[in-house]
Amino acid sequence: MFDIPALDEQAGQKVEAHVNQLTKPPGSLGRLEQLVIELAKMTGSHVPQVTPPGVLLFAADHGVAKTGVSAFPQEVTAQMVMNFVRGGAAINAYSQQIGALFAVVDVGVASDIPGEGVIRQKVKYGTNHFCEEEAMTQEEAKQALLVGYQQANEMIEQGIRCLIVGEMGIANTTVASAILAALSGQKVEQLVGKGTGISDDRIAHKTKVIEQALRLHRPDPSQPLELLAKIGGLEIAAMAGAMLRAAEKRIPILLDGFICTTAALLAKLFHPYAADYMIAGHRSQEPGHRVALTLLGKEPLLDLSMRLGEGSGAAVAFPLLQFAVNMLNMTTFAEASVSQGGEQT
Ligand SMILES: O=C(O)c1ccc[n+]([C@@H]2O[C@H](COP(=O)([O-])O)[C@@H](O)[C@H]2O)c1
Ligand SMILES: Cc1cc2nc[nH]c2cc1C
Repeated sequence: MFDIPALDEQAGQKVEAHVNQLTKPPGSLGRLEQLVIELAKMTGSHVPQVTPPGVLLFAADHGVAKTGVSAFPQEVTAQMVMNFVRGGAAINAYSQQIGALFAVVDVGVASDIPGEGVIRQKVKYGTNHFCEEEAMTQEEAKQALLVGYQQANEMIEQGIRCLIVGEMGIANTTVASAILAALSGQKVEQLVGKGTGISDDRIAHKTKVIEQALRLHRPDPSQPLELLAKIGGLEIAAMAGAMLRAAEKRIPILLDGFICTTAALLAKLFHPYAADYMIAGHRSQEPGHRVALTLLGKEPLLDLSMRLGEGSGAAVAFPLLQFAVNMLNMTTFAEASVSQGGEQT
């Protein structure tokens, strides 16, 4: 279904050799050296570019919100979408700072969003409550995946060179925890956290709700579409679709927090090469994020104790990608007539 090219190892080798000629002790720019080599392999270019970045934010609601698993009521999803449209959220401030193209997509908010500025691609007015029935049909899961795929394609056509995929959805840490429990086989209690800020008692309730859904549906961890239909997440499906399109087009994907990384694991199930195009921006405070990153095989660039979502952690990490590629503006030892050291490390 998806057509993702293998990494360009040759471009990586060429950039690695060049980086070793730059006027610095070999390896002294640390992880930034690995990053520019990874970006060369992803883009297939000896001079990888990451600007302008694009921030694509998917919003949706979750039937399970009615059981009180979040610190906030469901209507906050729609209210925050309005805030994104007006430019008042953290991701707006940070998108502007990093010069990103920005778009908000309603893929499944439970109410209609008035006015201009939101991309209307609603598949369903929120998912069903997954303790009672399947969150959505497989057809709906596929539609949401395609919304993400198409929106990423549009942004790529507008010229973005790096994709940040954000989300907004009250109760989506419950949904992401359920998906991650199914994918990792780990105990729910080891994955759940406070999300938007619930008490320990409420975390115990959230754990029980997730365990109940998993007992009811017994999702097969090798079937991503079925898994999405059973335990859901319209925005999570759209995020996975967006990542798959970016990987097809060799556009590096900078991952955000817990929900985003869970979507990344699903994208990898749809196509194993998808993860080759991903860089983990930060480690969120949500306990499951550590597990999700390990499962994906990624070490995050930052750990700032953030737990906001929206793509904010990825936006904060983005300048590090610029630092990595700007290394290639340096001169070589030969060009600068600087003597090279003799030690081998
Ligand atoms: O990205 C994260 O790691 C993250 C961690 C905790 C909360 N969030 C955001 O908070 C919302 C979900 O939290 P909750 O408590 O409603 O499940 C959703 O809109 C996410 O964007 C995001
Ligand atoms: C205010 C608010 C902003 C958010 N941004 C992402 N998730 C969020 C959840 C809440 C509650």
